[in-house]
Amino acid sequence: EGWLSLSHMSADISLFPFKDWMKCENRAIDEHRRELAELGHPQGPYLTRKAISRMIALTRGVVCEPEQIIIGAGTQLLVQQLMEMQNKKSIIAIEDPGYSRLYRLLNDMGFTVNPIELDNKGINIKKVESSNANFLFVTPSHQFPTGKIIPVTRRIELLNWAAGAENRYIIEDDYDSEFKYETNSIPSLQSLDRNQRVIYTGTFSKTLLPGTRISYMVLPPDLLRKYRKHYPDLMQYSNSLALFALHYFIESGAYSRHIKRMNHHYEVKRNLLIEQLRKKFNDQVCIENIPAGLHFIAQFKSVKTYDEIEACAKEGRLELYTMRRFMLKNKYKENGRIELVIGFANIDEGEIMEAVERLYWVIVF
Ligand SMILES: Cc1ncc(COP(=O)(O)O)c(/C=N/[C@@H](CCC(=O)O)COc2ccccc2)c1O
Repeated sequence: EGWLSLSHMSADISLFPFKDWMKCENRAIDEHRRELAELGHPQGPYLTRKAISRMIALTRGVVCEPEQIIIGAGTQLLVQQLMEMQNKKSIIAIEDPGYSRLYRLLNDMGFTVNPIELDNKGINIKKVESSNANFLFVTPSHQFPTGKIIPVTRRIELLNWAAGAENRYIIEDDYDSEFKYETNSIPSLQSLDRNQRVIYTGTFSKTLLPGTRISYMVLPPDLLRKYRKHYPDLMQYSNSLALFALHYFIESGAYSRHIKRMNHHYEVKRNLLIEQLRKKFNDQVCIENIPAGLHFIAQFKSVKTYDEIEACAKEGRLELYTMRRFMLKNKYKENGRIELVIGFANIDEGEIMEAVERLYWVIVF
């Protein structure tokens, strides 16, 4: 029979309001024909940046003007533009386990990148200090991939670190912040920053259609001046029709209605999957129940190596990622336990039982 997927790398678009979206695209064509004929503002249409700045002020406490927002076709591309204009001798600290694509991008750009381990409150601030980094990349609202939510105490420590010397910045990647199932999300790091040292990035990859590739970055004023000087001719990398449509989609309330609907939809699948895993694996599985995001980490007792697990998953036609994908420097420990990143966006409720059966076969046999 066919493949089943516990991948974290997808969004469930079965409930996407395509009719609403089409209406917004039609409005964009009717009301912005002239702008569609031009190249447009390098940071993206002002109207869309205004809608985003009002939205993240409401939902994440982010304080910014539309002028500070740069829209781009993906977080990586925005980070690349940001780091391109920095001193090549800059030292970067990044969470480990963490976002391996970003780790590779920053290494390929020639920076010294120091993977920093996590403690129970998120990135280990002592290790950040001793790494001599001046750029710190964190995912505070839902650490990627462990899901840890950095408490306010540790957020203050991070901000004090950033304020502790010249040319220190924190890049707050607020990925996945829209999906919170019990707690409502802690305000952003950027909302607590009084020294203009936090660069905030967000993306619509998981809340709209992943293919639209619309992400954004909020620069503090001094970095915005530097950006505009460094990139006098840069043209935006997103498509204006989608960006004008997005403006209407947000302003009409369709976006926030969609997020609410998806939160409920995902919470049902998440609870069912956790319940089935616990029923099937009993004390063979340990799930740290952090009620957020579109995946969770599950730790399994298993004599198998990560290689064997990954090979068995393929054989069992189960798309599955292990924690190994995100371990940047630390050798993954094989002390009789393996950790899996269990995504639930790509599986239907009716397939969950079968997926858990296949997973049991992968882990145990
Ligand atoms: C930490 C973090 N920050 C930002 C992003 C988003 O980047 P952007 O789409 O360029 O804005 C990702 C995407 N991470 C991706 C892969 C993670 C991995 O490699 O294992 C998963 O991305 C998607 C998931 C669902 C639907 C669509 C995309 C990120 O893991």
